[in-house]
Amino acid sequence: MKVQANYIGGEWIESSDANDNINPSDLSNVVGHYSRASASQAEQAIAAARDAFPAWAATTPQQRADILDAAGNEIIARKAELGELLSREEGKTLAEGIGETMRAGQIFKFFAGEALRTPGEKVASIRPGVDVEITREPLGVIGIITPWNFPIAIPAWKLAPALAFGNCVVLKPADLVPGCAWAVADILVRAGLPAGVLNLVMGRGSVVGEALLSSPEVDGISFTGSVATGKHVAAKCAESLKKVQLEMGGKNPFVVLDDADVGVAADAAVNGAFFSTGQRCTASSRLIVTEGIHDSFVDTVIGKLKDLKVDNALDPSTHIGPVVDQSQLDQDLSYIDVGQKEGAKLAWGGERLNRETEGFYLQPALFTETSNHMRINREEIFGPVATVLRVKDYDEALATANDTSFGLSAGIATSSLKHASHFKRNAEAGMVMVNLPTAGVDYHVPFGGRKGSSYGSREQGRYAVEFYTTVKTSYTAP
Ligand SMILES: NC(=O)C1=CN([C@@H]2O[C@H](COP(=O)(O)OP(=O)(O)OC[C@H]3O[C@@H](n4cnc5c(N)ncnc54)[C@H](OP(=O)(O)O)[C@@H]3O)[C@@H](O)[C@H]2O)C=CC1
Ligand SMILES: O=C(O)CCC(=O)C(=O)O
Repeated sequence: MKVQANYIGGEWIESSDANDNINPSDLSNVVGHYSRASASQAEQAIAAARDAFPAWAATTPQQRADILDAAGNEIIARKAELGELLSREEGKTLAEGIGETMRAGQIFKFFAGEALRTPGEKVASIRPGVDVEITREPLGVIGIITPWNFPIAIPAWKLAPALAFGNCVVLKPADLVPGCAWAVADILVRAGLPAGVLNLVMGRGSVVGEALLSSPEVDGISFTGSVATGKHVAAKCAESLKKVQLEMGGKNPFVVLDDADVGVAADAAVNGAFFSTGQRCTASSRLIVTEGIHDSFVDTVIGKLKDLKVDNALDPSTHIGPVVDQSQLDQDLSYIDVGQKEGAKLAWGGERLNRETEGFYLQPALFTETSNHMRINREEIFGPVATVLRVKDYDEALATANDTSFGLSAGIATSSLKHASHFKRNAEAGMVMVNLPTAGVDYHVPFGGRKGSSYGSREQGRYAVEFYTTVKTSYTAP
């Protein structure tokens, strides 16, 4: 099988090392082989981006918009094929893979429009006869480090604004899922990006990621991944005064009040907690339920879990694909063990499953009778595992929801406008959902959180301009 190369300074360049991209639904199925860049190749990529920057920064918004729009069109046109690639390398279902691919295409098209709308301001001076203008300029060379759980959408929502606003990029996708990033790079290159503007360096975080963090030629790092790596990224960026943006974990609460429609609440909880195999930073991992509805909510959720088919991600009847790899599966199973040892009741699931193809299959697990100090309610598990917390009333639900070191997404199921409005104002989270799952967001509005979930300015939508540009204030006495 061909080894897919890295893209550095306008050339596809192989490395001496390559990974085996294995399908988590079928361990005998190799999705492809992808070069692993060395640290010196990462440095070449950074140098190429630096060299390309002045010319790319001087292109017109129309030139950049045309390339991004063409890339978005191709991604959308190939959504079935790329969605299948995504499902094969990451394990989310085919429908989820195609949906995520569509989202990536729409993101490129959205930022094609944003290139044309790069904002600026003219402000009255305090001095007579002086004009004051506030303009935005590209930041420079951006290092993009992405995780495995959204292999096409996350690279898209970092690449598209970076390129739209005139930056050059070095992209390092997660070593587990290089295939979608490779495909996006190939599409962008064929859409007309000049040499050096986009560089793809697949490989390990400890090698390629570190090279990006250490280089004085990188002006900014946009990172999504774990809290531990995110803190390391921020510390390294502080040393060299790089601009940094981090999106990290979540322990997202979904509050269910007595006045909720139990069917709506259970659907949102099952979707939010277990779809995409629970491997979303926005997953509803803590279901906080008031006493009056607790038992019927738990019964309804378990009824729905019984109907979910956990199987090969490519089987169209599958609802939940496999866990991404052995190490994530071990982490999920170890938390299921921890929860039981902490005294929580494993009300449903948690079993390792065997299917026709050998893969990392895990039955979604629901814990009840949990308390918020348990590790299963404090630490991000990142798998198909959710807990139920029984609370007395709305006030206790809100306090429990906010009692976490994370603050990404928070949801509430209620028919009360009063409680929904209060929750929207008082949930300590960057995103709040009413009668909707905590996961699954729109592509054209800001994405991000508070506390330990995010650091730096928001991603996505019009707010992405903040990270990918630097502000200049000009004074003119005509
Ligand atoms: N919030 C989110 O969206 C996500 C959260 N997670 C959480 O993180 C846990 C571990 O997953 P994992 O994939 O290991 O997450 P990491 O945070 O380790 O990985 C995220 C990205 O950072 C890279 N990276 C790792 N180490 C460094 C480094 N020293 N310098 C620069 N880049 C680095 C990784 O490279 P490499 O390819 O080598 O891994 C990957 O591209 C999960 O169980 C989950 O809890 C994971 C993914 C997404
Ligand atoms: O919930 C979503 O739509 C996005 C989630 C996400 O970005 C993540 O899990 O990293």
